[in-house]
Amino acid sequence: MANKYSVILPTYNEKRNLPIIIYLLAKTFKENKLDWEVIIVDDASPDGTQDVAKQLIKLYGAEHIQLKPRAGKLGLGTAYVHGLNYVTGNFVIIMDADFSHHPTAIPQFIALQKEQDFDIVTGTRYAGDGGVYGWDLKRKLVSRGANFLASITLRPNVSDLTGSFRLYKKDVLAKIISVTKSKGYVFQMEMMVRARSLGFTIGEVPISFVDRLYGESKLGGDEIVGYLKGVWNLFTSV
Ligand SMILES: Nc1nc2c(ncn2[C@@H]2O[C@H](COP(=O)(O)OP(=O)(O)O[C@H]3O[C@H](CO)[C@@H](O)[C@H](O)[C@@H]3O)[C@@H](O)[C@H]2O)c(=O)[nH]1
Ligand SMILES: [Mg+2]
Repeated sequence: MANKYSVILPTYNEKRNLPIIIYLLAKTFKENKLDWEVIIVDDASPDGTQDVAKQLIKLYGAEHIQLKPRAGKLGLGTAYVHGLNYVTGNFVIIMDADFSHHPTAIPQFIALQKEQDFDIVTGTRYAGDGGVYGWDLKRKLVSRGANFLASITLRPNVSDLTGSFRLYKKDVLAKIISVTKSKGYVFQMEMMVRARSLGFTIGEVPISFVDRLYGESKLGGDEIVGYLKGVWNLFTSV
C-alpha cells in the first residue's frame, strides 16, 4: 500500500493563518508527490475560522480537506484524539496552524522516518540547529523549564518534549493516545513519555519555531499548572 499522510490541524481563531498554511501544505505534498489530507479540528472559533475552512474544502476538494469541528474550546490534547477518528492515512502529522511549524520540515520528517523505520519523528527546538524565535524571556523560560523538569524526572530521552510538530505511524499514535490521560498542552509531553515506556522508536529533526504573526497564543497560567500536575502524575505512576 502506498503511504498516505494525514495532517491533524487544531485551530482556534486561526482565520487569517488557515488559508496560507493549507496552501503551503498542499504545495509541499504535491512537490514531493505524496498522498495527503488535512483534518481541521476547530473548536467553535468565534472569528469565523470554520467559514474559511469550508471555502478551502471547495478549493482543494473534500478528498484533501476535512473539517471536523467541536462545539466549544475543549483543549489541544482532545483535539488530536478527535481528529484521529477521521484519519484515512497510515501516517499522521500533528502541527500548529500558525506557521510556528513550517510545512517545509515535513519532507525531512518523512525521509528520517523511512531511513530507520521510526515509529515517531519529532521536531526539536532544543537539539542541533533547532531554535525558537520571537518569544520573550518569560515564555522561553517556561518552555525550557517545562522540558528540563520532565526530562530529569521522567527521563524519556527526547530533547523537545513539549513541542507538537511530529510524525507518527497511525497505529502507534492510536496506541499512545489510548493510554494518555492529559487534556491540554501537557499532552505532548505525556505522549513522549508513554511512547518510550511502550518501547516505540523516536527520531528527531531540528526545527526553527517562529512565534505566530497573527493572533495570540492560547497558553495561559492554567496550562502551566496543568503541566506541573501532569509531570507529577507521571512521576508517581510510570
Ligand atoms: N481545536 C483547538 N485548537 C487549539 C486549542 N488551543 C490551541 N489550539 C490550536 O493549537 C495550535 C497551537 O496553539 P498556540 O496557542 O499557537 O500555541 P503556542 O502557545 O504557540 O504553543 C506551541 O508551543 C507549545 C509549547 O512548546 C506547544 O505545546 C504547543 O503545541 C504549540 O506548539 C494553534 O493552531 C491553535 O489554533 C483548543 O483548545 N482547541
Ligand atoms: Mg503558536
